[in-house]
Amino acid sequence: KKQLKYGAQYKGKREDAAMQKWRSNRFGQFIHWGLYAIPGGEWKGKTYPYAAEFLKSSAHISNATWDSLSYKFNPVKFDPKAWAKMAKNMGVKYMTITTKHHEGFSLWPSKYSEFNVANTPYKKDIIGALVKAYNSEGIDVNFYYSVLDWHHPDWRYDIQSKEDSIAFSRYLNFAQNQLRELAENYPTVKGFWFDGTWDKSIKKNGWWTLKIEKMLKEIRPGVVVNSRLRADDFGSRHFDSNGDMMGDYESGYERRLPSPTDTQVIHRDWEACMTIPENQWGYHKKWDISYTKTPFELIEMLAQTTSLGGNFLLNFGPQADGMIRTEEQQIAETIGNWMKINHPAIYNGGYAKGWQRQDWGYFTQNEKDKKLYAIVFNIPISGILKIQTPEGVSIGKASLLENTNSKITIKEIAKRQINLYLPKQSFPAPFVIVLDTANENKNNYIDAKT
Ligand SMILES: C[C@@H]1N[C@@H](c2nc3ccccc3[nH]2)[C@H](O)[C@@H]1O
Repeated sequence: KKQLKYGAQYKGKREDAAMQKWRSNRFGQFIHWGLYAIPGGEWKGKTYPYAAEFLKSSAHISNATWDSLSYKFNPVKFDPKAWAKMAKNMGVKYMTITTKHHEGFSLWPSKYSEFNVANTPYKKDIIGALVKAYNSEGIDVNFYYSVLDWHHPDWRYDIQSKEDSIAFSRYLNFAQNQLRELAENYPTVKGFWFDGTWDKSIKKNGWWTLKIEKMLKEIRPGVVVNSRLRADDFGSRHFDSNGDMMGDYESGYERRLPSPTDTQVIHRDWEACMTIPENQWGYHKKWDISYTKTPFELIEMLAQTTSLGGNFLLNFGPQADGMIRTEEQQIAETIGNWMKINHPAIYNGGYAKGWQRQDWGYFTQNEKDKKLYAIVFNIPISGILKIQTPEGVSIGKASLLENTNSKITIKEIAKRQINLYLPKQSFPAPFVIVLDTANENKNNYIDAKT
């Protein structure tokens, strides 16, 4: 074990109320909104297939030209209440908003940078309006903050000279000031989601990342900080040089999930963030320039994430005029209709210890009602769901969540092996079965000798 000054500050999961709330939320809405929404992946008549929030680099646009987009930022149709209503109906319990993405443009009237929403035709504080609207819908708000900053003259990718270190320490102070401002001015903020911390300049300044984590937790006790902020004494990120996770949850699952059998992740809090297109976080004018995931695919990701004790953060990229594109509205509505019936399998849901993952879907254990839920995506031709029960546990009753009078037949076929006979009906969408379990140590079975 190395002696670390800037490594993990604690081991195991935080069990305070704020973290338990963060964990129980399970389903969140990511929002990527900034100047990149104006060109929307197109520049001088050319469409770029890469992530729309990266257009500045894919189209080799100068800082001056890109920054002048701020004079065009005027989302006249922006209605934060409508966004919050849509999110509420979709069933998210939290939202994470880009306060400043790599482009360096701040969506709040920051005292520390002119390059912000106050100096645009729109003028108003977008972060403040979103926090108010989402909180009034009972949705927690977290702030995404990119440490990487293409606009700020003192940003450095690496520290290779005295000038670099002098400039970069100015940058680190600037970022610290902005983060303090966000934590102080928006007191209901529940978490900080750091991005853009992979460059050598940050890896060589792990001390700063711990300082930021401590500062935010001092200003806002209970606030939740992602592992992606953190680098230790030796530049190790997310996990310190002793292998201990830094920050409050592991945030390495970006556009990918752990495999359904990767039970390593259940030992810590973690979150997967996901785009609906293959790789577009900001608004791209051509929605179908890449594959866009269907609601059922997204619901399965939410179920798989919950079954492994993680949170699922689904991304939306609002248009420059402030409207959410219709394709995203429709997906939000479909997911919301599913959540209205099936949310008991998700909210407060987590890993169902000892319940073998099956091909037909996912188990989640609700830590509030202690019930076991089976979320079914693949119905076997036999119509029989095979279940392997943990030692000493049997299934008393099974019923469809959407119709608890629908008693489902179950039959024990061998030691710890159950057949669950699905009712003869169509299942047009993924569905949930509630399983009442009971402890039982009857054992009528003899193992084979081989
Ligand atoms: C959460 C996601 N992380 C950002 C990002 N920055 C990258 C730099 C290099 C390669 C991939 C990246 N994704 C994306 O723009 C989005 O904000």
